[in-house]
Amino acid sequence: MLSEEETVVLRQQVANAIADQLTRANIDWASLDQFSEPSVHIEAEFRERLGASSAERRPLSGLSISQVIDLTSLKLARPASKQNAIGQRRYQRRSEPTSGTIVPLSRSCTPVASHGASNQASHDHRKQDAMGENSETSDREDTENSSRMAISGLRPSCCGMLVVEDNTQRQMEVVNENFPKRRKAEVVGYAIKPSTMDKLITGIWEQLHNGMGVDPVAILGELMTPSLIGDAISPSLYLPRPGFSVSEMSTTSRPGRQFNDTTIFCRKVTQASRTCRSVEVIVQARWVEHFDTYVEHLRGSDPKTSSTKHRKAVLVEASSAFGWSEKELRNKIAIWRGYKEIKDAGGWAALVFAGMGIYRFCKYRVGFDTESMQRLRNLRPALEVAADTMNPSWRRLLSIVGESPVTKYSGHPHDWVICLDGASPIPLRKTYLQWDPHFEYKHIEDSVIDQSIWGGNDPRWTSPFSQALTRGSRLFTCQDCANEQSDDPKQNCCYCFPSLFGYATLTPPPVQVFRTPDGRNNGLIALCAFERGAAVGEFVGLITKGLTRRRPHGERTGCLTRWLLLIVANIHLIDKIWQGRQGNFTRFVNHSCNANAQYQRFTWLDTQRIILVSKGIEAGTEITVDYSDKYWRGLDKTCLCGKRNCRYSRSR
Ligand SMILES: C[S@@+](CC[C@H](N)C(=O)[O-])C[C@H]1O[C@@H](n2cnc3c(N)ncnc32)[C@H](O)[C@@H]1O
Repeated sequence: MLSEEETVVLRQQVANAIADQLTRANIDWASLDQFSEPSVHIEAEFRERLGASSAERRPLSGLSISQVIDLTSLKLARPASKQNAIGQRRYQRRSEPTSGTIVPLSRSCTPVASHGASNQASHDHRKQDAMGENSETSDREDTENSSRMAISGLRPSCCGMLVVEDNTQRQMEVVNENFPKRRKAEVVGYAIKPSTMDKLITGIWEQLHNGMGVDPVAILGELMTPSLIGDAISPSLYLPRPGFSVSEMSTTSRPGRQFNDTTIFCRKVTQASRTCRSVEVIVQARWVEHFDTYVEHLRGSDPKTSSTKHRKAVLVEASSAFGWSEKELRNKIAIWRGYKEIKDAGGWAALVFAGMGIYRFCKYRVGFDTESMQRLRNLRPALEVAADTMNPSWRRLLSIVGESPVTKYSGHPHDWVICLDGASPIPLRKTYLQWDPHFEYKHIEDSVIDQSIWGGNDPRWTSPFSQALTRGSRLFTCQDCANEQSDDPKQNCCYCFPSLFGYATLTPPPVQVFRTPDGRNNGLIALCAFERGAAVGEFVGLITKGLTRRRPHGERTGCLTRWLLLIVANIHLIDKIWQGRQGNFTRFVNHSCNANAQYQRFTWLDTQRIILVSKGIEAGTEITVDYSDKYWRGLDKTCLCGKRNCRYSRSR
């Protein structure tokens, strides 16, 4: 006889198995979209055979199952489509013991060859897929993929976690347990979603970080290059004619050159068009201000006439000047008034960098509530810091509407600590002076080798014969995806962390240093979302060994604590990457007992790196890692992460 608990467990297991089978069944899930909350009600009972006849069965009491299965959630949890499975194939599991390291998932995932397979094989797979061929192999692989995906899309890779051996210093360790097991909901079909303040804000941050400036002077100058325009519009000039001679063949590289030139030209035009769009919205916002002022003026000079009449008179005058009907102009003013309100709350930077999304936002006026506008108001200084430090010439546009073009925030974007309540940004240095009057911080993009220790050698270098295998082509092979790596984008096939490696241009990651309101001094905030597996940045600093000489500085910085300015990894010869005086934004990442990022190692070309990888970071949230027990053990400090599952809070 089963105990009550055993009965409950058994019932649940069988119900889960049924639900699991449903996810694997070949069901046309899209057809369920017409129902609001489709579900299946399953009634089942356990029976035992009575005699020799298989038909004679008696129900077992207490072992009946009555279960309602929600098909909406089941639909989202079902195995990935074939297309997705192929896209994921490059991250196949290796046979080595797993560590739980996040396998990179780029923001723009490009399918490449599977681990250990050639590009050709991958290409063939994709081709087969596109043709809808359903071979046994691909079915099996899909099944394998789906079981991997069922554990959340975070799959183990071959990389070991950073193991910290040095017991004399306080260190961070990468702990990879407790990954959230959520998966992003798939969009089935095309859903029109209303514009929201979130989308608008994300759009502004993206535009600010995409590397396309808005300098009106530079753009107009470049667009006037006459030869480009002439060539760009007549590509057929360079098409090889039938029976073309060898000498003509030598000119066939001209289309290549032509293509490159046209690409540059096209980029400039796109950039110019965006700049013009920015000019358009700021001028329209300003026009609304002048419109209101004029109406007010008329009211002042003729108070007997009602405001409505004055307004109408101005409208008639303007619609004739624009050449539009009064109704048309009224509709436009409604949208332009939205631009003005965004400018009033978020400042001119919000308007200049809002991009195309702003039109929809203002047309449908979703998100103009007081709370959303307050959010925008709080963001204003942060937007201006980003605009001034990353696109210093943006303020030139403001001259068009009679505003001062003088930059307010200079230096590196992370020289400023922004406040979430909209207060003025604080110079970074100022936020550490109370612990260290000599505090200086140099922002660097790549680690610096401590020459006094390593001489001319880079201790991160790994022997090509040990791990990063060289091939005949002399390109290095990625240990994660097995594709060839190169700094030359044309040759590179490894897209593991495309925002960091293998691309020609790097754009600054959308993060800012912010003032924590709860005593942790500064922290790092994500301005846009980083999907699970995407790199936020590389952990860079001074690559050194032993920190005895530097301890006094660290100790005096109090909240920076002695050893958190460094991460220690026993990767080959690297001893320490010290971020006390130079480094990048990763230095501001705080600890959380429920972290949304982690550090892991990655070898690019022949050099080992430590990367801050997202475990699923939402826009507008603090980026945190779990410093681990090694850091907290014996530390006279309480954790202020504020999570429900906090392990190191004194109040526990
Ligand atoms: C790498 S720094 C992070 C940035 C730091 N908050 C700052 O302002 O420079 C690590 C230090 O931040 C503080 N810190 C980080 N996470 C914390 C937490 N959860 N609770 C309390 N203090 C924390 C500690 O003082 C720690 O030594």
